[in-house]
Amino acid sequence: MIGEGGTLVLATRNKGKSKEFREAFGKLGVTVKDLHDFEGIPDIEETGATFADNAYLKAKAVADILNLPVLADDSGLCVDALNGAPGVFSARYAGEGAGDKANNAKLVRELELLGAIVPESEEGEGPRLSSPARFACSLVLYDPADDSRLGAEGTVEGYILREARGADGFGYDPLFWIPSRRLSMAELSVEEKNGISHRGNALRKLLALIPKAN
Ligand SMILES: O=c1[nH]c(=O)c2ncn([C@@H]3O[C@H](COP(=O)(O)OP(=O)(O)OP(=O)(O)O)[C@@H](O)[C@H]3O)c2[nH]1
Ligand SMILES: [Mg+2]
Repeated sequence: MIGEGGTLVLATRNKGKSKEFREAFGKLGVTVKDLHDFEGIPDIEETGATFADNAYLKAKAVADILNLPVLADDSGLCVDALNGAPGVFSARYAGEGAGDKANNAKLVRELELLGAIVPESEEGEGPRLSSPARFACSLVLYDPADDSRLGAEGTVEGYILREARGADGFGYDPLFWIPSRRLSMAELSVEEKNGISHRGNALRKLLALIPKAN
């Protein structure tokens, strides 16, 4: 299902996601294109109630326009103290078109208002944490040639930091603490992030489902 010439189209305009997929697919000799490589593709409205619904919406809409197999990623952050928010609204938590900075500021503010605090005794000495959380990712690879789709999901568990750490990654990465690494997601290289992330976990599952060429 991966396009001819070892090229795969990713239905995203998020450069952070593309960078991570390029690192992962580069190792497999697959070149990744995203929506910045094509003209005239409209924004796809993400009206689904779940990550899986939205990933399918994006993959199918773009695949039908390009007449090529397309991979889409819908992902987000689910915070326990916020009953799973921002979830599918992660990209627009602080409002439509809000950037990472505004979204992160809102997350810290909301948790502060709630007084959400993980006691130090629970987490040991380290940075100040506010709530358990997880990143979730749904991937859908849709092929318009036979209307077929493959899907996979991945998560990674962690805690929301009360202060940002690290400069790599994107989105909420500087606020996401990984207890097993004792680092924030933004303190990992792209390769290290792919090794443990929701996206990396979903991609490994998806690749296992793709029939080999021979
Ligand atoms: O710190 C983060 N590290 C990650 O690894 C990550 N993955 C997702 N997210 C957040 O969830 C939204 C996805 O929303 P989303 O799937 O609709 O993507 P998007 O709108 O950014 O791009 P597109 O793929 O739809 O074009 C993103 O914008 C981010 O806020 C992440 N944050
Ligand atoms: Mg989106």
